[in-house]
Amino acid sequence: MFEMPQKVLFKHCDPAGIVFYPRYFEMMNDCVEAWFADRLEWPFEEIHYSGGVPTANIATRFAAPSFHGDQLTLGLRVLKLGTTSLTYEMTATCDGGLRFRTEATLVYVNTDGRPTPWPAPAKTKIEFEMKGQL
Ligand SMILES: CC(C)(COP(=O)(O)OP(=O)(O)OC[C@H]1O[C@@H](n2cnc3c(N)ncnc32)[C@H](O)[C@@H]1OP(=O)(O)O)[C@@H](O)C(=O)NCCC(=O)NCCSC(=O)c1cc(O)c2ccccc2c1O
Repeated sequence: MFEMPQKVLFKHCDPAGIVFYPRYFEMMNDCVEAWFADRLEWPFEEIHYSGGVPTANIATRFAAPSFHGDQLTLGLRVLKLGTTSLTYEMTATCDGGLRFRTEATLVYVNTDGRPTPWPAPAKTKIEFEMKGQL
């Protein structure tokens, strides 16, 4: 599993002092961006020369609120690699307690926005990652 620490900052919180859910979606995207850069060595700024990886589907369970100052750990695990798509699970935990679990599917698209097979180097690295070899 790929892990990313994320402290809950003032900018993430609503007037009730808990994380406002759109900020969670930004944290999720930050974790996906870090995973592409660190594990696949294919950062978004390079992906965008040839296309992009928009999210086709996402479902999230918010299990417990997070508060300003909480030290979250976001964990990403690939569940399924398709021809053009990738489905991952992501969790956020704090002191062992679950804050959210999400399952999302990204699709690799070309510059016209159409689904395109994953390039071979990325596919190989994702397959290694799924076997726990990266
Ligand atoms: C995403 C689409 C381009 C898919 O096109 P289409 O619907 O025509 O897909 P196909 O039927 O050809 O299937 C291709 C492939 O996708 C899988 N799939 C499609 N729909 C789903 C679904 N609902 N759930 C799960 N899987 C799905 C399908 O099984 C096929 O898989 P294979 O592996 O077998 O090939 C099109 O739908 C589209 O453009 N949707 C809108 C996307 C969007 O606007 N998303 C929200 C905002 S954008 C966004 O979130 C985002 C944008 C970026 O530029 C990013 C860049 C970098 C990182 C993240 C980004 C990001 O999150």
